[in-house]
Amino acid sequence: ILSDTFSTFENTTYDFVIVGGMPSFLACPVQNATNAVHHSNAGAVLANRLTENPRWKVLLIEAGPSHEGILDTKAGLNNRVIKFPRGKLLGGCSSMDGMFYTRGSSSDWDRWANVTEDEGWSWKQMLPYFLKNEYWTAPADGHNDTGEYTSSFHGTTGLTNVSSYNYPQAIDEKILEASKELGGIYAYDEDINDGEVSGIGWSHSTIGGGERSSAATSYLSPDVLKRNNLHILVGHRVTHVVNITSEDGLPSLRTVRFTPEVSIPVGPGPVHKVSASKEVILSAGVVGSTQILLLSGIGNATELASRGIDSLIDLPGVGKNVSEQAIFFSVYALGVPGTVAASTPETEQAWISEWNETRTGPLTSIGVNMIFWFRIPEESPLWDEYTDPASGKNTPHVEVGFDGGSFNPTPRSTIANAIIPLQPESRGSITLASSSPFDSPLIDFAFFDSRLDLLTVIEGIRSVHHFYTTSNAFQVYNLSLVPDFPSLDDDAALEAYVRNTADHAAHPVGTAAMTARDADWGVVGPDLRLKGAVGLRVVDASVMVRTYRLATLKRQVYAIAERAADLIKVAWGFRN
Ligand SMILES: Cc1cc2nc3c(=O)[nH]c(=O)nc-3n(C[C@H](O)[C@H](O)[C@H](O)COP(=O)(O)OP(=O)(O)OC[C@H]3O[C@@H](n4cnc5c(N)ncnc54)[C@H](O)[C@@H]3O)c2cc1C
Repeated sequence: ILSDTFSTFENTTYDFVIVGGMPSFLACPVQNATNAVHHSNAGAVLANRLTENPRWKVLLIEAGPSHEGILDTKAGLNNRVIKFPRGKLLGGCSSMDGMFYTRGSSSDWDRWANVTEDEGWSWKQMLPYFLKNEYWTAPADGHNDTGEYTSSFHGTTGLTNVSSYNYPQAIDEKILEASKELGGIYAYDEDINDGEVSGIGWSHSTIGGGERSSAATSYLSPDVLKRNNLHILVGHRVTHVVNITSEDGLPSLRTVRFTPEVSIPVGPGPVHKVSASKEVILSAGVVGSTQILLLSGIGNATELASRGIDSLIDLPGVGKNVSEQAIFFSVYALGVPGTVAASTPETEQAWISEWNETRTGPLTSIGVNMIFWFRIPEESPLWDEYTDPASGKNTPHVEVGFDGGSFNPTPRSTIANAIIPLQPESRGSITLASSSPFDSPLIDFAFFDSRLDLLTVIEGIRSVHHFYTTSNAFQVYNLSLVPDFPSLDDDAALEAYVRNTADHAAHPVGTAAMTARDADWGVVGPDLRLKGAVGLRVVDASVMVRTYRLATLKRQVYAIAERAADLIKVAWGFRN
């Protein structure tokens, strides 16, 4: 049952209350920015998996569809204020997720297993959860995808559709030719998701049959929504977890307080409470879960006191340790006009018609067909000054997405390269502006606090430049960096340019870091239970500990939530 009115559910007793889920039911062209679907992975996965037990009743509370964007200041970006979007749902769809599918390297997961002292988080034990989540599908353009993925690393029975590229770009063939010519760090990688991440390979995306495959379409499909034991309350924001009793001397956090989202812009509305007999699970994301914990008095006691909030559990790690990747674009102009097709309003209309009729065409593409991952060489002087932040030799420092611009909304004759430092060392924070749940929190990702992050971007700029300028394949385009781009020999100008133009990559993690049960830092234990309490788990991207983070995030969150569902089922005596 799905409702936006709490009275529908008021008299039900729930085993589990999940916070954060945002189901959305509209199919959207994947390239239409105003019509894209964003979804909370973790909440939807848990809602699905826990209601597989028909005896458990589950309530999912979702704040969508009206989240406000948040403005924050970034000193490392020359004091620019940049917008950090969250799951804002307008008319059922919001412009959010890029649909890139990446899992990260095996050593990232193994390092996480070490830190948490739980082998269950190792690559070997998490790979089955990736496969459980995945349903590999044929690409929308019907091309033969043999050699673009290694089948043994992909699932064929899971819930979320995944495919290789769905529509070709003019530069694809050139990239493959240049990769063959240059080899080395540019060598072809058959599968970017086999745990050994290096070289240039085809991007994988969460698309099937030309449509976005979301948590809504996969984990909250119409069949799942028919389950009598799953109730979904949309349009309500959880503000606090509440301690009503204690157990074994610890606060028992099995009750949440919430209010209709519509009341938020105009002030407090009616306040409701609901309890879970077994557990409350926070899946409200890095910003949402952090805000709820802090408002509830769970965080640094001194800082909370300064906001007038009584401490419930003094857990200084909440909201700290946040790690976000910067994204920077190096852009090249083509010296040969028209070599890469540009879009016009007319061509765009034709693309929309094609997608509406057959779910094929440019709108089935995520815009980046090939990705390049590389490690800064061992002999780089950078390593004289900095410790390598990567978890192992199969873990890259930089990701580059090649965007040929052949079907972007604005006419272009450029190639843009999205450069992301994958292992940022800088650590920021999410703190409360006030004790009011209606105030947006303060977000500081502390970009480029560690200079290594900035220098890593510059390594990316230079490696891309080498690729284009030394390969024969790209000579036909007569490429040059766009006019305002500084000389690659001028380090100071390059640094300033990166600081002035970089943005966030929308992949923050770490505000409720998972550490070993007895560690004296961190927020949740390896079973995702909040330290110092009973009855509450956090299951979303916030539990990922900084450098144990990988590339794009969604798939990791799906896999984490799949394992969390199993841990919860076992803890409460249910096996499929
Ligand atoms: C613009 C953008 C592009 C991205 N592109 C990619 C990509 O291409 N590939 C990829 O893998 N990842 C991508 N990501 C990242 C990925 O989408 C997220 O990291 C991932 O969805 C995190 O999942 P989550 O469950 O932790 O939280 P979220 O997805 O943030 O979900 C949190 C949910 O909780 C709800 N919520 C929040 N607060 C409350 C509250 N107080 N009460 C009730 N409900 C609440 C929100 O409405 C939301 O539905 C992108 C993210 C963004 C923003």
